[in-house]
Amino acid sequence: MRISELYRSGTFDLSVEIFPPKNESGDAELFRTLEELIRYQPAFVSCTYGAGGSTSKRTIELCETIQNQLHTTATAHFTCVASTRDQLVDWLQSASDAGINNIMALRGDPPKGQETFVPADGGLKYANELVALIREHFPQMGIGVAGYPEVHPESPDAETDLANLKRKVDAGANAVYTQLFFNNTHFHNFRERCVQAGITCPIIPGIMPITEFRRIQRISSMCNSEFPVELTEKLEAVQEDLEAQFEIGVDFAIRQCQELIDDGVPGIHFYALNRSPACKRIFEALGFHEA
Ligand SMILES: NC(=O)C1=CN([C@@H]2O[C@H](COP(=O)(O)OP(=O)(O)OC[C@H]3O[C@@H](n4cnc5c(N)ncnc54)[C@H](O)[C@@H]3O)[C@@H](O)[C@H]2O)C=CC1
Ligand SMILES: Nc1nc(=O)c2c([nH]1)NC[C@@H]1CN(c3ccc(C(=O)N[C@@H](CCC(=O)O)C(=O)O)cc3)CN21
Repeated sequence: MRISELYRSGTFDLSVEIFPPKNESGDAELFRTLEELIRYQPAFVSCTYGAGGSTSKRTIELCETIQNQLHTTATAHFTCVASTRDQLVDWLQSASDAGINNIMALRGDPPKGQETFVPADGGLKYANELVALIREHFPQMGIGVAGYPEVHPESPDAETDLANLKRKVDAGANAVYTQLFFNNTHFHNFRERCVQAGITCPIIPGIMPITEFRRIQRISSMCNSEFPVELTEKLEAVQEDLEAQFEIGVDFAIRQCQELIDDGVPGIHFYALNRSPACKRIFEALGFHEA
């Protein structure tokens, strides 16, 4: 299945995002998670790409395993970080040779310790250039790109950011996956502004269940997403009780997702980050059941 074929009217497509583990115990946790979550028949599982291309090979290998052993469509994340145009084309070729038909095309975060993104010599500066490169060499590839309901942190303003999103879609992206958010009003306004700007492809909300108080800081600094005071306070009140935090986080995510579904979104992309219990609970509560 390609991203270009998903989100037709009358269908609802779940997708799940994972990352390449750093060690063997991480591998074990990931495969337990995948086994649990693919029972819900996600349209695809996407696998992230490490800074500096450190995990580009791992990303392809994991996508191959997901497709060949777990019989689930995989989407490989792919960034411009530290790669020349030729290296990007080589990498895309190996992904294509491995049977991968979907790419999440991103510029990428600046490597750890760097404040700003510096393109490689002979490399690409923005994700729209990567989308164009993919379309030029692999016209059949399904392509997803990132969108920012609360505006990308490096963008001077919302209009500029939206114009840049439009460049990515005009270059050939098939769907937009949003940065994670907790306040649906941001998504609602973003979707409206996209339509006004002439962005007509599906816009899929990206949701991350926050089930631990200690993760809030890290996630908000990475993503710049508004974190509801109400949720922070509830989690903080039970800081010593991991189980209670889990219940609060799951409950919040269920309500957030249900509201999005009621609002007619054609799918939801879950930042599962190699863990299944929260997603499993959320899927069941939303009425998605194991096959
Ligand atoms: N699921 C994931 O792995 C996700 C990763 N990210 C990360 O977020 C970061 C940004 O990546 P993308 O959104 O793909 O980057 P992007 O290239 O679309 O945008 C990056 C910044 O440059 C600006 N910009 C974009 N195109 C431009 C152009 N042609 N001219 C001038 N300015 C332009 C944008 O407004 C934005 O501020 C990356 O670090 C990406 O890895 C974000 C969301 C999801
Ligand atoms: N700017 C940005 N870069 C990204 O890579 C990114 C986003 N935004 N937004 C959407 C998702 C969310 N991503 C995330 C979010 C959190 C962790 C994280 O906390 N990682 C921990 C390990 C997590 C764990 O073991 O559960 C880490 O230490 O790397 C990683 C990727 C990747 N994506």
